Order: sequence, then C-alpha cells, then structure tokens
Amino acid sequence: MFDIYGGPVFGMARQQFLQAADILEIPTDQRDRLLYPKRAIAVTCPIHRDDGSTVVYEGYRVQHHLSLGPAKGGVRFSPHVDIGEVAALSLWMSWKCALMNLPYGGAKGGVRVDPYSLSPKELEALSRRFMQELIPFVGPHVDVMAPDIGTNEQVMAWFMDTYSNDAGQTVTEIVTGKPVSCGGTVGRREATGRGVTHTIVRAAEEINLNLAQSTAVIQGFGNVGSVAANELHALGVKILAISDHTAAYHDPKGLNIPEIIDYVSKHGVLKGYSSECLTDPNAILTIKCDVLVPAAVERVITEEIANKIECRILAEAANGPTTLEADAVFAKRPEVFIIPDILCNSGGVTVSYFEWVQDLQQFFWEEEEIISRMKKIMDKGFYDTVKSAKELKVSNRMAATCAGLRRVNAAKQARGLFP
Ligand SMILES: NC(=O)C1=CN([C@@H]2O[C@H](COP(=O)(O)OP(=O)(O)OC[C@H]3O[C@@H](n4cnc5c(N)ncnc54)[C@H](OP(=O)(O)O)[C@@H]3O)[C@@H](O)[C@H]2O)C=CC1
Ligand SMILES: O=C(O)CCC(=O)C(=O)O
Repeated sequence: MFDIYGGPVFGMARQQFLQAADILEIPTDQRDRLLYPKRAIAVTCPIHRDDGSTVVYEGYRVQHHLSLGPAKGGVRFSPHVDIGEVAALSLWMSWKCALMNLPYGGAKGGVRVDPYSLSPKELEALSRRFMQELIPFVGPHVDVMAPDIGTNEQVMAWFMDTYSNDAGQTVTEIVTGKPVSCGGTVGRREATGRGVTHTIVRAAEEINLNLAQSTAVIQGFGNVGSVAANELHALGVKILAISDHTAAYHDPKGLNIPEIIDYVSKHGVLKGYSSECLTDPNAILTIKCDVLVPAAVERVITEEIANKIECRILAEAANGPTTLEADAVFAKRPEVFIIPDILCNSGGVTVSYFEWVQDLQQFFWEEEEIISRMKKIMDKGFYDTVKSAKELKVSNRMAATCAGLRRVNAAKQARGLFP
C-alpha cells in the first residue's frame, strides 16, 4: 500500500509505529489509518535565478493527521529531501505533539534544494513560491508551518507575508518561528536547544550524573545544536567536540562555545575557526563523554556506532538520529539513557504552540512565562515517559511513541472515520 512512501527513513518510522501498535494491541484493521498520512501534497516551484535562467525545485507537504487540531511541523530546505523522509517526519510530529498534549496533528514539509547554493534573492523567491503553491492546502486552523533544517525566521517571515498578501490582511498565525518584529514570540529561536538541555538536566537527575562536572559532544551546530551547546556550557558542562557539515573540532580541555558561536554568527559555518582542534567528523560520535547530542540529521547512529558509543545520556536533538538496528543494540545496553527525539526536541513545537496562541489572541507573553510553561509541559512528557517505560518494561522511545499514538488513536476512534 502507498508505494510513494519509500526509503529507509519512512521504513524506520513505520517499524517504530508497528512496534508501538503491538504494545498497545491496536487491531490490525485500525493500523493503516493511523500509519499513512491523511494527505501529501507535491508542488513544483519554479524560480528565476540571478543569471536569468529558470530552475524548478520539487517541494512537499505531508499532513499526517488533523484529528486533534491543525497539522503542525517544520519545513526543511535540503538536497536530501524526498517524500518518504517528509512523511516519516510527519509521523514523528504526530506522536510528538500528542505526547506533549498539544492540540495538533503532525505535518512536515521540504524542498529538495541546497539553500547554500542560492543567493538571498533566490532564497526569497523559492520561499515565496513554495508558500504560494501551498496556499490552498494550509491555514491557521488547517496546517501551520515552522522552521527546520535549512530554514529560519526570515524564511518564515516570507511565508507569512506571501500568505497574508493573498488573504488581503496580515495573518501572523499562519506560521510559527517568525521574527519577533512580525508576530513571532520571544524564546522560539532558542526553544528547541533550550528544551533539549532541559531534558538532559532531568535525565542527569534520573541517573545521578552531576552535570557541572560532566562532558558533552554535539553533532550539528545550527539552530538546535548551537543553542544546546551554549545552554550546556552555561551549566558548566565541558563541550569536548562539535561539528557541522564543514568542520569538526575536538578539544579534551573543552571548547570555548561562546567564542565559536560568535565566529559562526560572522562566518555562517564552523570551517576556519581553528586548525589546531580539527578532527575527523565521522569519529566524533564515539568520543567518550557523558552526554552525546546528535543535532543534525536522521540515521547517523548506526548499529556499528551504537556498539562503540561511550556516553551515559544520548539526547536525540535531531529527528530520527538512531536506526532500528542501533536501537536493538541499545536494548542490550541499559547503561545508556536515551532521551527519544519526540521528547528531547519537543521544546520547539511547544513554543511554536505558544506563538500560535499569542498570535490568535494578539496578546503577547514575557520570555520568563514562555520558558516556565515550556519546562512544565516538557517535564510532564519526560516523567510520563520514564514512568511508563518502567511499567511497560519498554524503551523510552517506545514509551513516548505509545503515549502519542494512544492519544491520536483515541481521538480517531471517538470521532469516527472522517478526520
Ligand atoms: N529548528 C527546530 O526548531 C527543530 C529542529 N529539529 C531537528 O533538529 C535537527 C537540526 O535542525 P536545525 O538545527 O533546525 O537545522 P539547521 O539547518 O539550523 O542546522 C543543521 C546543522 O546540522 C549540520 N549538519 C548537517 N548534516 C550534517 C552531518 N552529516 N554531520 C554534521 N553536521 C551536519 C549542519 O551543518 P551545515 O550548516 O554545515 O550544513 C548544521 O550545523 C534536525 O533533525 C531537525 O529536524 C527538531 C525540532 C525542532
Ligand atoms: O515548531 C514546529 O511547529 C515544529 C518544529 C519541528 O519541525 C519539529 O519539532 O521537528
């Protein structure tokens, strides 16, 4: 069924779903309806490049379900985007929003493009064209987009402006992750990395790890990785290694994170920061440390790496960083406490929810309130997950997925076949 959702990332999301459906004893005839997205939209986005040529990019938006409210999830601009990956990410958004008890279904979008290959003018044209093509399928109560890999506040401002121009009025609540100057919320830019750090604090308490004397390694130094690095550094954690696509650095004495953040804000990437600490990017996930934070892309923690990893907490800041085979290894390595992605990185969508609520009400909150409400919601997700993992004798990932899936299924069963 639905051959369009191919590829290893969707295969992984499907298997995780089936494992959770078995644990919850969901009848076979109810499973396809929960697994396959409600709708998937493929769009063609032609733009004029600066040299006068016309180039066409392919884009997708997959809305997994709308049974609990509008579909919600980010849009990525990346050369690796395909419909299977976007669909898998939409499933994970569904379980994440339901785990956090947010009134949303799951969605994800993407355009297959290397954003670094575009000039600012071309990036704006592509962002606007993607939103233009999706106007018939989105809305503040239908589907609310947000940033992900390769997109940022500026791209969200272009999305919002394009939708608003079509509507003939300013509709700030159509996307989240916007600049504060045009309806964004304070604290959204930092929310995912800040939330990742909060779950690490809670995990450290669970395993009696003194964070102020601990070490961490972080893969990915974009929105999520750099904020998590900064927050962990502020807690006294020694950051031993970091990487992005362009460079990896390792310093057993600890890297100067504020200085590196300053460097990246001026140069865009890590490349060129230091020649002394340069290291092999493929080796950083297996450096001995207390906290390992994959904050880049899917499927980087393979079976081989899972066998070699020497950390006490694996904080999945990225979506889907751990393969099924690696999960099987971790089932035999209970000394590694895994904070599953749908819990670990849920601070982003939680503060997106606050942004949407504030836009709908046109009443804005202080940053203190945003942070404390985010932590409260994430604490509930964290403690529910840990408790249910112990009760059901399953992994933290399965406990979190089951909690999300249970909520989505309950809404679908209560409402009937339509949603
Ligand atoms: N932004 C958000 O609010 C949320 C993001 N996430 C997830 O977090 C992850 C990171 O997203 P985000 O920070 O927003 O994206 P960004 O585009 O801001 O950053 C991605 C980072 O990962 C790096 N990277 C990409 N591929 C590799 C690789 N193979 N090895 C090492 N580094 C790599 C990029 O390097 P370079 O710049 O050199 O390409 C960049 O530093 C994704 O999985 C995303 O889905 C989850 C929840 C919310
Ligand atoms: O902020 C959002 O709405 C979604 C963020 C996202 O894409 C994610 O959590 O993976």
